[in-house]
Amino acid sequence: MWARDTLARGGRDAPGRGEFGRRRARHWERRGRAVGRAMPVVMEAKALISSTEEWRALRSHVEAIDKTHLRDLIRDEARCDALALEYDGLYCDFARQRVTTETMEKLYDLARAAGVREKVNAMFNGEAINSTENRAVLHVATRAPKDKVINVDGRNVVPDVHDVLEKIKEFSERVRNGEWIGETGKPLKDVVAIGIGGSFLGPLFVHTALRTNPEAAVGASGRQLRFLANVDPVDVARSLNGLDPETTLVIVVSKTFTTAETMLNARTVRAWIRASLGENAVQKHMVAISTNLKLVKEFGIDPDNAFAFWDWVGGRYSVCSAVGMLPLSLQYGYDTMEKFLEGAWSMDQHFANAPFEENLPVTLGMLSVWNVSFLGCPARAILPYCQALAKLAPHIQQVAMESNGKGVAIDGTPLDYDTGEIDFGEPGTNGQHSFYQLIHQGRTIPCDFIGIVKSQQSVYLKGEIVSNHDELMCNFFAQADALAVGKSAVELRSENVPDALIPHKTFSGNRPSLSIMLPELNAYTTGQLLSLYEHRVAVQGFVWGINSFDQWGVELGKVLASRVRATMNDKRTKGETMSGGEGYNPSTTRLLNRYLAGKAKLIYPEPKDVFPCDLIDSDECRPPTSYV
Ligand SMILES: O=P(O)(O)OC[C@H]1O[C@H](O)[C@H](O)[C@@H](O)[C@@H]1O
Repeated sequence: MWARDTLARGGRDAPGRGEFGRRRARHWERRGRAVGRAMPVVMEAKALISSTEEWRALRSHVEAIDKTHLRDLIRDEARCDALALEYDGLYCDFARQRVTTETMEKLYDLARAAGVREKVNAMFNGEAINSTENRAVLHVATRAPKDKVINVDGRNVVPDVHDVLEKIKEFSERVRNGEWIGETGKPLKDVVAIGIGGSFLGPLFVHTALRTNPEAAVGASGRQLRFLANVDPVDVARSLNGLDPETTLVIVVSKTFTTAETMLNARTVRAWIRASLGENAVQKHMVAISTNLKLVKEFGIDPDNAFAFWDWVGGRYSVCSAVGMLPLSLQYGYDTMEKFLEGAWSMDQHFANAPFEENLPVTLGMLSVWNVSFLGCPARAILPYCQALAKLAPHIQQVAMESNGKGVAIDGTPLDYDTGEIDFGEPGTNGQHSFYQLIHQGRTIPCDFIGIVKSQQSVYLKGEIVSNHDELMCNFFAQADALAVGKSAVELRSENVPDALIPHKTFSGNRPSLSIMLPELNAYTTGQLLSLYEHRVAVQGFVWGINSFDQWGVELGKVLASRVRATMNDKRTKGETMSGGEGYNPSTTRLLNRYLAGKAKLIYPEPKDVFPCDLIDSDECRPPTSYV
């Protein structure tokens, strides 16, 4: 399908043209031989999107937009009407983007030229669109209803998804109702989920969103869910602090079951369990979530206590698989989490079927393409006016930056435009008292304001003119307009601001944002929001012509860390310091020597294989000193 697109498009980098094309073809031929597979059809050399008429039309259009100001655009009622969308209760107003209706038409044309519709279909149809790993990209299947058919290599995967969901439901209910008990006969009321990256950030986002939801909180009564991600022993200490192994269930979450940080943390916590409850306790106190059930067994976890997922679910897209569903069902109950899946699936359906002009993920994705590639914005701020969405930005940071932080097209062609943006954020109003200065008067950073109509924890004090939540939301409305409209020198003068201060107090305005509003924050709407962001990121990648579903950029650091690990062990065992000529540059050699010398003063003669849980006895977590 993409090969056909390419042929239709032609242009500078048309298939097989020039030395570039020949080099790419040779590369993929070699790679195909190496992995014993045919070259995937999507890897055919093709033109960059920047060589299309539609891209050029947008480039020229920037000049027209540069002559406008949001202060004026926002007053146009017809434009405001046109620049808002709603689906299934989720409302999005993008009238504060630096666009006109003409810009939007051009952006949708670009989406069509990039084959977004075909690429979305290919994703939902289970084609191997993650071409560098030759994998399907089917996180949508993890929330598909039972009667859906989604094939991977000619096999319907939906029954597999529901088998695992059934197992999660059964297991979580047994743990929650005390039928599944620990080694000493006590019910397991606390859960520690060990995992990093995609095996952590998505579940943490959803957990944070539901903690203060009154309905979900009832289901979580008397239970605790904690996450252990960082390999820093301080994180181990913090996550085990105050927990009793007798009443704790540990979930090791790792797609590959090889991630160094997760596996060391898993061994550490296994030592903690074994030290107090004996060798056999692992069977009752540790379960796993992975695609690699062989390694789960080798680790010592009973395969019956393993919850599978599949290589067609990317780590950062895995929160709706067992990765999120197991820990969150244990905490809130399966029925609540089922609503989360329903919300995500609702947005999936909208994404797959709605025309581009009505399609929320497509529209938001195209606006981000516009801001990054045409208006030169380096970042995107995610600003929920809702404390329960505090972990949305860290999750989207991985989803978006690991997906779209790429420098070459899907066929290896270097890009001649920027992709990806730096995603960051903080709930309002905390962000206002921190980094908003830069957003108002420094760099132009498009903002996503996210507001909720009904607070999870409403407070209305006698005598106050608005409720506490109203107060928060007043800022949601005000900030978006302050960014768009700004404040001119003329206005300041009319307010008698001294001349010397006028340049400092002037707000240029014309800073883009969009406003998303949800009726309330519950499991269902959290699912909608998750899916909206996931698909928006995919749309951006589809347009930029990159592979949003691999992450080779994180590999090199891991490889170098392994080498350092071997060197560290070698030098310490031999009691040597590092000299030059060992393959490290002088700076790293000096840094390592300084570290080893400092550590030599601290090291215990015999490393212990039991985690010192006696140290984890207060809120003031002390690092476990017997592990250095
Ligand atoms: O789930 P795991 O296999 O342990 O992987 C955890 C993380 O590892 C790497 O950092 C990848 O870049 C992430 O995408 C992944 O989420």
